Amino acid sequence: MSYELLDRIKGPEDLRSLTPAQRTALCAELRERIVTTVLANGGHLGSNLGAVELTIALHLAFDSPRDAILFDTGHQTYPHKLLTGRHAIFDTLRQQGGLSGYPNRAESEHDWIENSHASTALSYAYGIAAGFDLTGSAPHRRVVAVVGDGSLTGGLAYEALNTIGHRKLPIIIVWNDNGRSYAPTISRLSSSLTRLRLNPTYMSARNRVKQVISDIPRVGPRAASQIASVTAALREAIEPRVFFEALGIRYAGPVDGHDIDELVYAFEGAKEWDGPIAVHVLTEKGRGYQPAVDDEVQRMHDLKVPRALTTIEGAEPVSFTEAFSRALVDAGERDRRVVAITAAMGAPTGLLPFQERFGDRYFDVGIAEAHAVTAAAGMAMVGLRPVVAIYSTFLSRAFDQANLDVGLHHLPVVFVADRAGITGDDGPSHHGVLDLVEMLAIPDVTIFTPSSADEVRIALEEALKLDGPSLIRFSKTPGPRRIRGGVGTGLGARVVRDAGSGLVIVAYGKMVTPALTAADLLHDDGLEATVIDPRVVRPIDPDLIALASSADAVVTVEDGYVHGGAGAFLADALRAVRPTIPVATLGIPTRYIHHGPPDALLADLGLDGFGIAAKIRTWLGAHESATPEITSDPA
Ligand SMILES: Cc1ncc(C[n+]2csc(CCOP(=O)(O)OP(=O)(O)O)c2C)c(N)n1
Ligand SMILES: CC(=O)[C@@H](O)[C@H](O)COP(=O)(O)O
Ligand SMILES: [Mg+2]
Repeated sequence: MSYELLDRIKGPEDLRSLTPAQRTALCAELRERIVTTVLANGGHLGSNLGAVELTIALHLAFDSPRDAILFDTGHQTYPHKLLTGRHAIFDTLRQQGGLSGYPNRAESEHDWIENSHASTALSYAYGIAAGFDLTGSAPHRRVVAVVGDGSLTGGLAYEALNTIGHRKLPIIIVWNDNGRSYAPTISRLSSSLTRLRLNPTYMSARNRVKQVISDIPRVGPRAASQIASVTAALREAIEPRVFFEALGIRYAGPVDGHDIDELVYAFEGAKEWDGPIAVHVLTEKGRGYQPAVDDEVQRMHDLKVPRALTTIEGAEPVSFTEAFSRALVDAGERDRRVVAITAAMGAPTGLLPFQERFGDRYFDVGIAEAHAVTAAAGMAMVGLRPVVAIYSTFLSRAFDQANLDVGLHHLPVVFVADRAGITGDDGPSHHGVLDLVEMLAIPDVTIFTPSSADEVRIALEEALKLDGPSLIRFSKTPGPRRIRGGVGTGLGARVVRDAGSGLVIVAYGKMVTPALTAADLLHDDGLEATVIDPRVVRPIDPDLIALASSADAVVTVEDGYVHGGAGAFLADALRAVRPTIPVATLGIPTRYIHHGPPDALLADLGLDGFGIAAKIRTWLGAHESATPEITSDPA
């Protein structure tokens, strides 16, 4: 398809010269460009297709970057990127070295928030608006926060709303309400409008009336727009208005989020309001591409199988999430106390089969990880066995709750951290590199790092036997069904390659596979390495301590921050037995890792088989003087 109009848009200022017909044509070009690129590269489809007209209207009504247009979560900014000069390189979306899938300040002056964690935009808006006010930039610099209905279920958003209204900061909140996070949004605020959103008769009749009025010569268009706004005001849904205005925030809407004229009219009106105002916009997620409208998660990700798995194991890699999903249903069958909790990520964490099978034992609390964890503590206090499925990176949102609501009370909550380690395409705010550091900082959490799909099942079974908290963490990229045909038992470590007590490699989780590759490469050099799958980070298997502490040298490998991680924890335990034991810990250096294919990023960090072997050769070659800790930072 030619992108005749998109090719002409070098920046938002080029939108102003477009006729209404050209704007409609531009929407079609944007949708075509987004669908084509996401189907090729992966990425977020539903949220971006739903934000096409909204983004055009934002850039017509406001003057970015003088005005700050903030996107919450940032997964819906492909139209914004295409309209702010990145159309020519949009094919590089989410590719290593290419465009990020989220705003990125190095890419454009129009981008602000790089963090892909939800519910932050209103707090940024509070800070930026306060800064504009104190530095004299206001009122000619406006602050606009685009927040989805899902993001509005996060606690941080409510904290911000409360203080925005209290301080009366002139922030324009654009509530992009499509009724969905991935699943339908868990929110009374949003559901009250479901009948309007889902009533095509209402919307088409409304549009027909508008068209008839618009056709009246001269006065028609403006009259139509004003009538639309009046009907919008008249038909208002009580709940949102009462909610926002009780907080001191004016409410306007709901507005048709696919009608550019109506949106611009609403934004122009909002600019006149002296204080904070919420413009409630109704959009359709996936608009214009039916598979995205129907798709449960509105994302098109194709998981790339890491090459290392096909060389070592040969078998078809298996999704850890899939293994967990099946094991959880079986656990639910065995024990009625087992309940599952998600923070708006039921599908991607594999909980939907549990929901279908056990209904009311499934809890989706919205994008509210802290609430999810403390609610789990409450459930455990009254005898349930809660399993909280939560991405590693999002678990950080609930560290305090894990520490003092679960850990302090020593409650049997099972944390299942999916997407642990380098996740790749979603970039620095999505890599799951902190969960081991965090959970090791909470006393008495039993930590499982399953290295294969079958070990995930065993880890869940063992975790549910415990009387205290536990973590099971596994990777986004698929893994082997079993490592060398075996699995461990209980909390014990497993020797997966036995070459005596010379060099011992202790590899956690998915890193067992590249560690075996490294051992084979070292064998070719005449150096034999024993490879151990500890299976459990804490408590450490006494047999592992005995074997490793008698080794000539020990190397640990993990897909997480090396400082304060699993390897450091083991090294401390070994040095307590043998203070001079040479131990090298390999892992992710404490820095932000850009986006790219996960196995390519791990290779860049020297954490694929070849890199691990190379680091070990270097270390052994000079380990008399080498520091006991090698980070994997190639820099
Ligand atoms: C703290 C946090 N938890 C979970 C997610 C995963 N996530 C990404 S987008 C999304 C749904 C967002 O819904 P909404 O804000 O309504 O935006 P929409 O996709 O509907 O445009 C979720 C839950 C996240 N990014 N951040
Ligand atoms: C933006 C966000 O937080 C999620 O949509 C994320 O992109 C999910 O990534 P997965 O593809 O790993 O589920
Ligand atoms: Mg939504």
